[in-house]
Amino acid sequence: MAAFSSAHRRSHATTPYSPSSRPRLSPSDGGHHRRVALSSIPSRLALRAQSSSRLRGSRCANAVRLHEGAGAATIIPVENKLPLKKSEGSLSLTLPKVENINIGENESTVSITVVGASGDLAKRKIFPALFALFCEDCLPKHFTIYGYARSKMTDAELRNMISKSLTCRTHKRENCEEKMDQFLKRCFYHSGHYDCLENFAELDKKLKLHEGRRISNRLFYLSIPPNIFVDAVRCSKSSAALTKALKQYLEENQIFRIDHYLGKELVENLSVLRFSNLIFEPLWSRNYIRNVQLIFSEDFGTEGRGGYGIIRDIMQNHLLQILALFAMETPVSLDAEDIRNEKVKVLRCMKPLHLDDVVIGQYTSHNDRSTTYPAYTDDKTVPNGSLTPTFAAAAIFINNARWEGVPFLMKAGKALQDRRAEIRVQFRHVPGNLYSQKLGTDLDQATNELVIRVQPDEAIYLMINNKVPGLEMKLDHSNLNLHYAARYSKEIPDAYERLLLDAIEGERRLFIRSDELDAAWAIFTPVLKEIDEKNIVPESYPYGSRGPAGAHRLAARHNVKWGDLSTGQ
Ligand SMILES: NC(=O)C1=CN([C@@H]2O[C@H](COP(=O)(O)OP(=O)(O)OC[C@H]3O[C@@H](n4cnc5c(N)ncnc54)[C@H](OP(=O)(O)O)[C@@H]3O)[C@@H](O)[C@H]2O)C=CC1
Ligand SMILES: O=C1O[C@H](COP(=O)(O)O)[C@@H](O)[C@H](O)[C@H]1O
Repeated sequence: MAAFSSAHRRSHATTPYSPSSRPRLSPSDGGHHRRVALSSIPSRLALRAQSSSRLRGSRCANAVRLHEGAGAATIIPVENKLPLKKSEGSLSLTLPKVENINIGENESTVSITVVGASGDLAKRKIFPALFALFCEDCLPKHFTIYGYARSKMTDAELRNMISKSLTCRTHKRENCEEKMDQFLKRCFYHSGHYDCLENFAELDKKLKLHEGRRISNRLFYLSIPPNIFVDAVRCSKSSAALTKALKQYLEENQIFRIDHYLGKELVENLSVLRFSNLIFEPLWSRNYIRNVQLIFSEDFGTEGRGGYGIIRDIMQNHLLQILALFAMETPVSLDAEDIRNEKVKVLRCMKPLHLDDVVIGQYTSHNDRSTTYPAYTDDKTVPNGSLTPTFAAAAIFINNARWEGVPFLMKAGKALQDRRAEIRVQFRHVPGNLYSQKLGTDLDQATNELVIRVQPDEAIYLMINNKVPGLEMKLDHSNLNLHYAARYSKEIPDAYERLLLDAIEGERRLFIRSDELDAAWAIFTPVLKEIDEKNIVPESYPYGSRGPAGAHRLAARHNVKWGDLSTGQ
């Protein structure tokens, strides 16, 4: 989860945060706007507050221009719902030595604080994404990055920790070491509790020292478990509770809810494919599409991250977001509000899921010659006899004129045969097909299928029927393939890079609005409740397999064959 705060000018003139001067972040607050962001599941929250004029800029080569930070600056404590404790220690600080403190008043700066910096997401994704933005000149000239967490760490230890996960873009290999050094010098660490006002006040002082007299903008990336944000976030109501809690302090337009799948290249490309190619949009309905499949699989287990289970972890957020983009009507424009209006509409047309629409599974251990792969319940973080699903398949229906009767099948699983995320669109059979005899009896074999492979090895391909060259009339199935690695030499940016940059620039198109989130939970809450209340036992499947047989039965009930299994592609 990430949080952004911006908009303070001349930080020495600002008011430190205190319960009595608690920031009510509203457009009228000190004459500036601030924004905050939340993730699609409560576990990913991005808070952003920024200056009255939106941060503008094109991508990238130092194009991010930050201007007009105005009014008082306040650090947004990430735990602003919980009572703030007085820290026990004294407030004495060793402030970092910062050069060039006397800077022109018109210069801007951005301070990014990664809250939960000692954690897995911060190490693996957030710091590397920030480094990639730095290498692409997407960060402003003046910026500072702070890691914040309870663990005790020096700046040097933080730098050492993150340096292990930084990588250079293949086309920017030269000067990589130098770039890493420059980047790491801008990274600092402050240890503190998530609910302690004084610890945040200490951080505020350090940030101000770096910001000097520049116009400053602040981003807090809340890369911590959701239960640190509000008291009750573990049940299905948690999302609403989280939104309610945050709205005590922040306006909706200050909230950026992150779902990193929306930052993936091919998910961004979905709308381009649909709305900029005449050949697709006319086919995009129940008239031509037989079913749509959204498939996520990972070839590794939960590895200490048992947590919420696959429905909340992958389906209710990542796959549903993709589905909303896939199925929405044409937005009025590409503006964030227009796109999000359409997403909300289509989500609200989806029928809430019940047990009948869903199959759940859990992986068991598997011996493969010399290797033993563990069961989900072998994980030390998992309670004995846990019924948490690590696999789920679901059939969703959209009750509107465009999609009535079309099954949208989702499946998601951990510890499966391979790692992939893809959208498969299976078209209807050709009526009165002249070539039906040549195509054989299994018309599914000859169905046109559009595959959008989100990862790995990004591609968009369309399966068509064609004649085998030669004198005889023999038909074949082939792919028209846009294979990204072959078409573009440029490396595809990580989703977090795009989203961080959007957050820095104040672009909300890829973030989730609260009504979208409500609509998304309304689809999954009934079935999540039923699974919990009825203690539904997940079907077992061996680690490394294709998942439980129930997924095939579910698909068969809707006359569907999973495309990833039937074609092997
Ligand atoms: N890891 C991933 O790939 C992904 C994670 N996410 C979400 O991002 C967030 C961060 O994920 P991740 O980095 O894996 O999380 P971690 O469990 O690694 O937690 C991050 C940090 O938060 C602090 N922390 C952990 N548990 C507690 C607790 N109970 N009370 C107080 N502090 C705690 C720890 O820092 P310290 O003890 O130093 O304070 C820890 O290093 C989560 O909400 C997760 O669901 C989303 C997408 C992918
Ligand atoms: O949000 C999550 O996503 C990751 C998968 O993300 P990817 O970008 O590597 O595909 C998943 O492993 C994790 O369980 C989930 O919380």
